[in-house]
Amino acid sequence: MKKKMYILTELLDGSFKGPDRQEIHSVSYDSREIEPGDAFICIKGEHHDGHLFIKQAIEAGAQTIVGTDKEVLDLSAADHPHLSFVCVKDSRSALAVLSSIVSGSPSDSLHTIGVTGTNGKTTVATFTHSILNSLSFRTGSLGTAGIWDDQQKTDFKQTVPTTPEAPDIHKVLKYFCEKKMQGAVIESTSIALEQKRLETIHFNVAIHTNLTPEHLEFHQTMDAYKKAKMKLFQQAAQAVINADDPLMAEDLIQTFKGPAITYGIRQPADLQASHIETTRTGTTFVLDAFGTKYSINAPVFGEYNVSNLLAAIAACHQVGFSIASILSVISHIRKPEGRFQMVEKKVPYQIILDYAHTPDALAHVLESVKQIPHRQLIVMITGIGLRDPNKRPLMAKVVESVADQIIVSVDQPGHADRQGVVNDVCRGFKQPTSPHIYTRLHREEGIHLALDLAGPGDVILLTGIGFGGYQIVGDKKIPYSELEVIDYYFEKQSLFKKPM
Ligand SMILES: CC(=O)N[C@H]1[C@@H](OP(=O)(O)OP(=O)(O)OC[C@H]2O[C@@H](n3ccc(=O)[nH]c3=O)[C@H](O)[C@@H]2O)O[C@H](CO)[C@@H](O)[C@@H]1O[C@H](C)C(=O)N[C@@H](C)C(=O)N[C@H](CCC(=O)O)C(=O)O
Ligand SMILES: Nc1ncnc2c1ncn2[C@@H]1O[C@H](COP(=O)(O)OP(=O)(O)OP(=O)(O)O)[C@@H](O)[C@H]1O
Repeated sequence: MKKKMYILTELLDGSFKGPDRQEIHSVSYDSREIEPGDAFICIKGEHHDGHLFIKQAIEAGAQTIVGTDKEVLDLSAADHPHLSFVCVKDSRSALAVLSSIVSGSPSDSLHTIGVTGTNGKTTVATFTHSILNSLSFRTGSLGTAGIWDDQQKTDFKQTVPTTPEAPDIHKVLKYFCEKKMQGAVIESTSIALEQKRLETIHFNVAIHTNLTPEHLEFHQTMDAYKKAKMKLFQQAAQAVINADDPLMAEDLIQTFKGPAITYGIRQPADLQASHIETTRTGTTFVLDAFGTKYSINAPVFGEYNVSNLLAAIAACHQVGFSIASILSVISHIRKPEGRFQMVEKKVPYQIILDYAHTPDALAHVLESVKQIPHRQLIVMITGIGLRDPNKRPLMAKVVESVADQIIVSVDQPGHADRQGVVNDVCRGFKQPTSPHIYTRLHREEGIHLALDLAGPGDVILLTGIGFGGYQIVGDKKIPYSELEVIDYYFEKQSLFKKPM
């Protein structure tokens, strides 16, 4: 491989020790991942200070060390005069800059579309990815549903739940460029925006879905959460804004400088849906796009998914496609796994999986599930060990008057006490001792109970973060598959029924 020298003083602002030119093969924020010729960026994290691992990084072959602690950097520099040390104001910013440069600034050669919002990012990203590829605009995507090229999910390792760290983002974008892709859809979480993972990307389009309380364990206040999301629009040329969102739409409309398209169901908007009706195969509605009306029949369920579809249509229009051509491909749009996913089983009741793990998402999915004719509605909700505990009782509040049978369980416990999480959720019920409320400490047990309770004509809705392929228990990622848990239930049943 051709070696590439970088003039560090041209790339970073800061004080320098050692050679100002350095070869950089790759960039990493983790000393355990360093290979010879890499740059190591010291991040002060929740548990460790990356500066403590400089020695380990140098032993592994790091040639460039970037951090914010001048004293520590100067001490190491004195011992390693042939290595480069840079003291910067902000390590995460330096991580983004170097990661992009070392990968050849791939985002400059791609049409980039960022999606932010509390709920709907994965769905909007998947719809946008699907429409653009159907229109032969070869596009990849990065987000909770994994890293996709234009055809399929790739093998890229995902070390962060949704928006990868800067070095990984740029490696993926470089790969997209090598595969001659034209676009990339990037789910842009508030945490990633706050941690500057996306800092160097000039987005062609930024999409807003909505803002409701979430991740307050990280941002602390709604204002800080909103500010983090607004950052995406400060680095974008065009915007797609959800006019129905009371918390962020007005600010975006007022402050966004470039061309913007609004979409909505309740408020007047450039793309507006009305006459929404659920059918057996999806939803029909009337789309008014810039004054022209279209009759739409889309294979998606739930009013909020109509909203998500409008966001994707608006973004694809901003990429350059006409509304008519976009509408010509939506009849076979791809939907993300675990979002209003109907499980195919030969049983006289219906099983739906949904990722709803915020009170707002749960309210929306319940509203849509209620439209399906049913006898009993059996709903499993969960408290998430790793997330804001204040959200837990709100999940109970949302479901109590809607479902006939409610099961409360635990998702992604991390280090949280399972019983404590369940108790937190149950505090939200008006009648926690109701015989229709059950608690199970493990998600698998909750699912099996829901299936035990189901009879002909019932609908089971299993909500929570059961679809990422793992559960975080303590510090460990334990492989987990929702479909396997369901399959196991039916396998057990068929064994039980077999004649001896
Ligand atoms: C809570 C949080 O912000 N975690 C992030 C944080 O980890 P941390 O603060 O625990 O790091 P730390 O263990 O204190 O270590 C500090 C630094 O020392 C380094 N280190 C550590 C040990 C060692 O031996 N050598 C070494 O170099 C670490 O790599 C790190 O750079 O810094 C790491 C490095 O930047 C991140 O990868 C990590 O994201 C983890 C993977 C994560 O799960 N983040 C979640 C909260 C997240 O980002 N979620 C959002 C939103 C998801 C959603 O909306 O659903 C997302 O975009 O996925
Ligand atoms: N536009 C929307 N408004 C409200 N709720 C929604 C919307 N879109 C999806 N949801 C609900 O939120 C759940 C998660 O959807 P999706 O995965 O698309 O959101 P997300 O923002 O990517 O979430 P995460 O970042 O946690 O992956 C869905 O299963 C559904 O219950």
